[in-house]
Amino acid sequence: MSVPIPAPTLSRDGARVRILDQTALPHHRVTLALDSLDAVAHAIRSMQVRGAPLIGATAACGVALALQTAADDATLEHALTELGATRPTAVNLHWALARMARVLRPLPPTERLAAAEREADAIITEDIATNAAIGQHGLALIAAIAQNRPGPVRVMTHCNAGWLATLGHGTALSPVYAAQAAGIDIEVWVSETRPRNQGLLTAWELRESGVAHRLIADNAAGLLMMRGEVDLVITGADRVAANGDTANKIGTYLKALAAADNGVPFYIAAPVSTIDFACPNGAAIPIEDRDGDEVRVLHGRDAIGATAQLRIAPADTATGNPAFDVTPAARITGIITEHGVMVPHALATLAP
Ligand SMILES: CSC[C@@H](O)[C@@H](O)C(=O)COP(=O)(O)O
Repeated sequence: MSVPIPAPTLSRDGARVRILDQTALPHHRVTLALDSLDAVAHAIRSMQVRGAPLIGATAACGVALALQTAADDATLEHALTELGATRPTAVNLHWALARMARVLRPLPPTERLAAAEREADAIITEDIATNAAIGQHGLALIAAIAQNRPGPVRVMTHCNAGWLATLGHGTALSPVYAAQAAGIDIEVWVSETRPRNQGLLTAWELRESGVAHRLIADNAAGLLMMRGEVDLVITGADRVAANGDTANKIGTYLKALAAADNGVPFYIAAPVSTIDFACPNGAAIPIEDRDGDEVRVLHGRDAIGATAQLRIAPADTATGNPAFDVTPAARITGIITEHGVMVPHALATLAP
């Protein structure tokens, strides 16, 4: 028995793609119906949908949507280019678009729409299965810890790599849900993940699923590891280079450093679609820079529940806002893929 997923993150419904608007969470549960290529590109860019696998699947649906009006070469190429320019780091976006291009380019226009819908559906279905396999491989790691010590297994995670970021149970959180379903006592340290606070999404989805968790400020992670209050760290990934260097949400690297310094195992959970075999190492991974207002302005809700913004730094404060960092392979204990837990330098064996 698996933990139920409380709401679909993405569904294809005829001429529309329905998404759960993640910019409204954790305060409001809003579903948006996207009916054009531009709406899909905006949803990815503005992070209404986010998380590497979900971005990829949404882009695939966006291609299918674009072909509803016309399926000539120019329309197809325009859709691939527009969607490909939305976010640079998560390789699943480019993986999904390359997969769509490979299937659609050789076809006559009359056959493209049906083929695009089939391929988008296949990407969605495969992600659900991939998440489940990652969950089972990660479960074995958690179960081994549970056998050797009393009390809950304490997992630390960063950003959101749960069901909100995928089509299934997530990547980093899939082992947590599998452990919950297996009756293992588990507790998750959820780091806030400034500046976009995806940790709030993680806290929300864990609460929806009844998983014990504690929200912490990002800066608390090192102390908790030093005190022996973390059994393992599991995060997701946006792009894993061929040598195992891994880009994930900004702040992941600091957690890996603290984990290494304190002997805490540090795992990345990611499907093979997140491995960029053409990218030799972390230095070659493009890192997204985002708007400075993400650092200067907090988003939340006011006393009567309305969405509210709070400016915490003047609008002319200079900022730096890299959205991802790179954890060197040497700091990663293992990469939990759908094919098993790999040491980073063995990834090449998974290359297509
Ligand atoms: C399964 S999602 C893995 C990663 O995509 C996740 O950890 C992450 O960094 C998401 O970044 P985001 O900027 O919110 O799209």
